[in-house]
Amino acid sequence: MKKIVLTGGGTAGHVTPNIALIPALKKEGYEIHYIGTYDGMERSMIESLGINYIGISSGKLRRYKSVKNLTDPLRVLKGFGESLKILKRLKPDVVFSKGGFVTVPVVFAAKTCKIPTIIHESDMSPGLANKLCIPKADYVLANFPEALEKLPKNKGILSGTPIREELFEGDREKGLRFCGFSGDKPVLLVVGGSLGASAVNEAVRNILPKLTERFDVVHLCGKGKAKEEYKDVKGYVQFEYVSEEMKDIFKITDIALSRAGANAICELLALRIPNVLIPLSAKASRGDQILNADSFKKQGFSEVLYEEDITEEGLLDIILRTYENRQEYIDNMKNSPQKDAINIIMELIKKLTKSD
Ligand SMILES: CC(=O)N[C@H]1[C@@H](OP(=O)(O)OP(=O)(O)OC[C@H]2O[C@@H](n3ccc(=O)[nH]c3=O)[C@H](O)[C@@H]2O)O[C@H](CO)[C@@H](O)[C@@H]1O
Repeated sequence: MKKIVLTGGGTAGHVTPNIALIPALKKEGYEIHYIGTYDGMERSMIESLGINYIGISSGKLRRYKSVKNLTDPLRVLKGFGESLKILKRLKPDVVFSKGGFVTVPVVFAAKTCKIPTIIHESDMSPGLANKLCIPKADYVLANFPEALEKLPKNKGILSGTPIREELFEGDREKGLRFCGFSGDKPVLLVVGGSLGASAVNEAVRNILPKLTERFDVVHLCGKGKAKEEYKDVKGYVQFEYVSEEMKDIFKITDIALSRAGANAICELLALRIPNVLIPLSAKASRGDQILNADSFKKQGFSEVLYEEDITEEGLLDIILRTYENRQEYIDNMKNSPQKDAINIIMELIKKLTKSD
């Protein structure tokens, strides 16, 4: 039987593209296994789909100083040993890696076992985990043309990003019911990335009375970031993280205020939702969200507000302006050429599959 191992984790952005591939893999008759960390957020996301999940030990790859930098290499080594054992037992035809630090031992073990490996990079430049994995991979898929330029010529393929099909099948009534909204006001979705974003959360909560005059506001605020004092604010609802309800929330969204994670913005584009992006600052990252956001603004899909420039009036103004001009953004998004990522990736997976 055809077999594939998927891997990726740490944040939802390293898991949802894998999830997007699962229906197509099932349709083609693949037996699917997933390797993630023992206790990362990928575990429940994958187990809830009934996919065989195997946890391994993993260490974070940090660019900054921490005492854990001394113990984490040992965990990565342990993860490598565990991955070797798992791959030797499962003997998959292909390993597909979506990035995140857990994937490093898996991809290295796949190379040792001579199992063909594909990795996918969502951002403009490869993350640290993917950087380490590129020499071991057979193919590297890119979401952005800009990333392709930085990849070895014989390995890089422009695929775009796989988006979960279910996101296109949201139900308005269910979305309104879930949020407790009447449907009379336009809906503003605030989403701070899969882990939440304190800067975005605070800025929005500071102008809530003004926002709720115009919009019903649904706020995906990140784990541990819901605040009791906002529980009863009329026209405002907060969720720390939503899973299957995401599609219904997108369905009722008239405008989004979002971090500029690669998957989030590709979903907004595919669903043609006008948006204002607040990219994660270069101080807290390698700056890819800024590049993502600038590129989307240049193409007329988004407005951008940099974290350092947030003021109460400025934030309200850019949200209102973008909402007033929403049709312009929707038209630009409709005219954007989009890659059929799921099919491109499936063709490559099938090419690398030997057994049947
Ligand atoms: C802090 C950080 O390192 N961020 C990175 C991370 O972002 P992050 O993990 O936030 O990823 P994205 O914004 O790309 O994707 C978030 C995903 O989670 C889903 N979602 C979100 C909230 C929720 O309640 N429910 C839900 O299902 C979204 O629909 C989307 O599919 O990976 C991205 C892709 O490599 C990068 O571009 C980001 O820079």
